[in-house]
Amino acid sequence: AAIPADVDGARIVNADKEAGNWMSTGRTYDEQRFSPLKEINDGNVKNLGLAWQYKLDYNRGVEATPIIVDGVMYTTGSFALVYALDGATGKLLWKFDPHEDMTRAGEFCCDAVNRGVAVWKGRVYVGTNDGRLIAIDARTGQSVWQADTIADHSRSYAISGAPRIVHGKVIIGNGGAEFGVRGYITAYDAETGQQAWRFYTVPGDPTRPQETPELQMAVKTWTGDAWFKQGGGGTAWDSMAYDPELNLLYIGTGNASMWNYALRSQAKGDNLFLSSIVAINPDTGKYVWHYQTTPGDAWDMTATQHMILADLPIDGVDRKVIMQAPKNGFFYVLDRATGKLISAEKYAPVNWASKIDLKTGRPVFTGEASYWLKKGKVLVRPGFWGGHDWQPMSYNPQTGLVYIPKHVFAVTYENTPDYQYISNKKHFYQLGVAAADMKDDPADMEKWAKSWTGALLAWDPVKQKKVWEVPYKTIYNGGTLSTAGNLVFEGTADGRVVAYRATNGDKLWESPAQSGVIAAPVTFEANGAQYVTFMVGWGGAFPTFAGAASLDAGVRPWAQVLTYRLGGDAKLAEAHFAPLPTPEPPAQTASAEQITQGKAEFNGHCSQCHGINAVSGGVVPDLRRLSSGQHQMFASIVKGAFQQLGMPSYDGVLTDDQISLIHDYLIKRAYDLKAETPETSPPATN
Ligand SMILES: O=C(O)c1cc(C(=O)O)c2c(n1)C(=O)C(=O)c1cc(C(=O)O)[nH]c1-2
Ligand SMILES: [Ca+2]
Repeated sequence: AAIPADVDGARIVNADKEAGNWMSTGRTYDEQRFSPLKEINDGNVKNLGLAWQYKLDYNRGVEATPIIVDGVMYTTGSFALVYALDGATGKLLWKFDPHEDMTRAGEFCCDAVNRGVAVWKGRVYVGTNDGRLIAIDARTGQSVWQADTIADHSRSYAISGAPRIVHGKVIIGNGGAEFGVRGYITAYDAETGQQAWRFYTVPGDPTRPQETPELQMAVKTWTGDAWFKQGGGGTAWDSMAYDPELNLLYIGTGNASMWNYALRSQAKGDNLFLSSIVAINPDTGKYVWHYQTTPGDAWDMTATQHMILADLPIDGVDRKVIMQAPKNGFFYVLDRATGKLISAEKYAPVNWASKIDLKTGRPVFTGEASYWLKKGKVLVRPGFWGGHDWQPMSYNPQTGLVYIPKHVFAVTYENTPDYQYISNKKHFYQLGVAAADMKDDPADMEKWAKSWTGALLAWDPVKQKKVWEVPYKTIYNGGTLSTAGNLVFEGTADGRVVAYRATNGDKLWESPAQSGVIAAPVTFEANGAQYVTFMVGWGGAFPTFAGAASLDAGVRPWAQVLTYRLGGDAKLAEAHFAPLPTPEPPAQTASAEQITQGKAEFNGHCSQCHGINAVSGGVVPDLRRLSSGQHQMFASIVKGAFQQLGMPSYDGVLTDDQISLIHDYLIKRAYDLKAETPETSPPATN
């Protein structure tokens, strides 16, 4: 029998010759996420119906882009579970559980998410949240090798992104810049798992010679050594693209460790290669060029967002470009051979810069968002989830438009000049800045929630302007898929899967998804018919950290694969949400002052997963709803009793006094919840 997932570089380069497959994350190395398939088109998409539904194991954030080769789908759920499914029927062929180390579940910033696999010559490759890269036999579902990608286990490194494979090398970056790490990206031999090269995105110890000439150059753009103690950041946690003709691999790098520019680098220098697009040779890992989108980033304005390669007619000349809508709110078009800026315009509301100077290629800072120079709360637009986060865009060469899951998003940042960095404290955000303070008052929370909205934005990258836009209620809608059927497909935060006409944004089809959709859909052929697949599952950074705002989406986590075809008539099985009890809290014995202290401790140590002010978006337990038994064993839970269930141990991290203050605050919040009106509570179970 033929070898399953027998994909190599030639097949990916010639992907248009077998458009029924989706063989790498962005379908093609240029990551356009455009499919030439058009059996489903703007004339008949109204007849799209469910072909099959597959329930995933964990009801947490689902972010994978499925890979489909010769009728078999390879996809992932939370905690990097890998599923091989029959593309036509959804029947499970095999499942691979990497058995992640649950005790490390507090060491990834934004839920136990995974953005999917890569395939190569009969194998499937996945990165795990605990930092392993695993090769799996595509026929048996058994692991062949695994590599530990973590350079320093005293730090909280993780993996959330999908690997890419070029010339037989599996390339993967890491997450962790919020905790304090030094970013890098590594290539492994696909056959053996041997490390081929590692590219550090920020310099190492400034008192010693750097590993490479480009880091020798980069280290001059940092000041002092606080940044080095904290790691520097610049994690390449998501996007890559590859140009086979130029033989250049493009990586997007992230924010600094720590965010606070004054504390980390005395508010001096560009701090290379933070928030940059870096072109490297995929065979050697050697630097070729870089373009920094946010010099001296102080806000988590990463350039890890999706990058698309295309040939665009600019001033009458076809240019080879790379396009990105990073968090900072500007849409960039660069020459991808040289890294030279061609154009950049605002695609979302921005207050930190007035424009990007085309002569220098640098932003013109307004100073409005420079919180390290100010007292009190400073509004930053866009805030840390950006004008656009990791959710993939798509580019349709027929309409010439890029389809962006856009955010309208601003938060306050406040300088904390007395902040002390605590060396090597794991699973503990160390930003050096107080971000997004929401009041406990439900009305105040609602105000925040209402000000954070989203849209599907169709953007002309040549004219650098909006062509049409479909508004959404909240941020964190799904990635997009474009097809030659003049369609754009997108799932929404509020639990729908939708098809729009690519030319004008008319909504042509929609169906319920039972949960929020953040992943990007794909399309493929099986048995001669075209299918469209949506990975469904509410989670990721938004509902975990800002539960209060995410409740506005009106969804709860329910993870599944939904696949559609014309005339599909499968019946959508019901979702079964666990009940949300409001048990009687224990008596409140703490003083108002203790509760205030408890709030600060909670938001400092727990809000990253359990939500600011303990309002859960439903992904992990709502701590306002603890049972009396859980209240009784509260301290032991915090010290590790539920480690194997994913609740990290804070033994030795939090003192008994701190734990007790946090408990006081949660008891207060449990009473608040009981007193709240039904409108501000999560959606009822169905
Ligand atoms: O700096 C980092 O290392 C890092 C990692 C990740 C991640 O690995 O998912 C995210 C972010 N940052 C981040 O800033 C962010 O907004 C984000 C959203 C998500 C998500 O999956 O919803 N992950 C991440
Ligand atoms: Ca980040």
